[in-house]
Amino acid sequence: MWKKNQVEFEKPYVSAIIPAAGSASRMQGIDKLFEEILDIPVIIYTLSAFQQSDWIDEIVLVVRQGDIADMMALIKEFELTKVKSVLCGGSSRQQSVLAGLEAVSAQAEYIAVHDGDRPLVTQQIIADCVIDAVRYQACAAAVPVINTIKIADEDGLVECTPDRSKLYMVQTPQVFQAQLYRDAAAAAKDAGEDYTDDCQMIEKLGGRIHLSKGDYENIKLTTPVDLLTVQAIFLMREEEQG
Ligand SMILES: Nc1ccn([C@@H]2O[C@H](COP(=O)(O)OP(=O)(O)OP(=O)(O)O)[C@@H](O)[C@H]2O)c(=O)n1
Ligand SMILES: C[C@](O)(CO)[C@H](O)COP(=O)(O)O
Repeated sequence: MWKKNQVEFEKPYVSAIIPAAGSASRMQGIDKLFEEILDIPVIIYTLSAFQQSDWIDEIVLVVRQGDIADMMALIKEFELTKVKSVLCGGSSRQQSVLAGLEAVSAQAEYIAVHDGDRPLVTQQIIADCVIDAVRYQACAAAVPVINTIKIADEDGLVECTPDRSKLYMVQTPQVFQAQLYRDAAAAAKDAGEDYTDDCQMIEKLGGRIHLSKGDYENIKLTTPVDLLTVQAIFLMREEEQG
């Protein structure tokens, strides 16, 4: 039995889909998932976080066709025994995730989706997101927006400034009750919808998403400056651990 806030429940079977099949086009030539930090490739940090988590039972990794052999070699080298499938992604993040969904075990009760290029995810965030998914059926890690956000037209003229107190930067993991996710994914596929995150497939069906506590350090490696930030955080954590 597992307990949070004095609520006991059976730990569910959780499958993690790790989309890592993107082209890193905003990284100006850096192959971000294989970029090494302290001699370890970025993708290994991400996979290791899920390998280490008691809340995760299996991992489905989705990669570029040309990366399959290298990824398989890394999985063996780093003994990532929870990785049950390594398969090819699609032309969008959603298509890659849905390709991974095909390989998720039928016994999976919850499905966690986490970007392969978010290597700083913590055990606490993974645990909190799974527990919140059990409670709310759908959740995503998020942090409050810290800049003022404006909506502008195609000429760059501001149309409005949303109330910042209601704005969040959504991260991953995004975790869902498995059948809910499967139904939403099928509906999105049928409708030809392609969303930038997984939650929107559930929102489209009227489902509510709970925002779980993320972390400003749970950075998505998108542009070269993100790599410098992630490297600095890893070095800081290394020093803290002594
Ligand atoms: N067709 C795609 C596109 C993205 N991803 C993955 O989804 C995560 C988030 O995507 P993003 O940060 O946008 O990575 P890229 O798509 O590689 O970057 P860009 O958009 O700059 O090309 C990454 O781990 C990426 O590898 C994927 O599996 N398949
Ligand atoms: C899923 C995501 O990380 C949530 O913030 C984000 O939407 C991915 O966007 P990207 O353009 O595929 O990096």
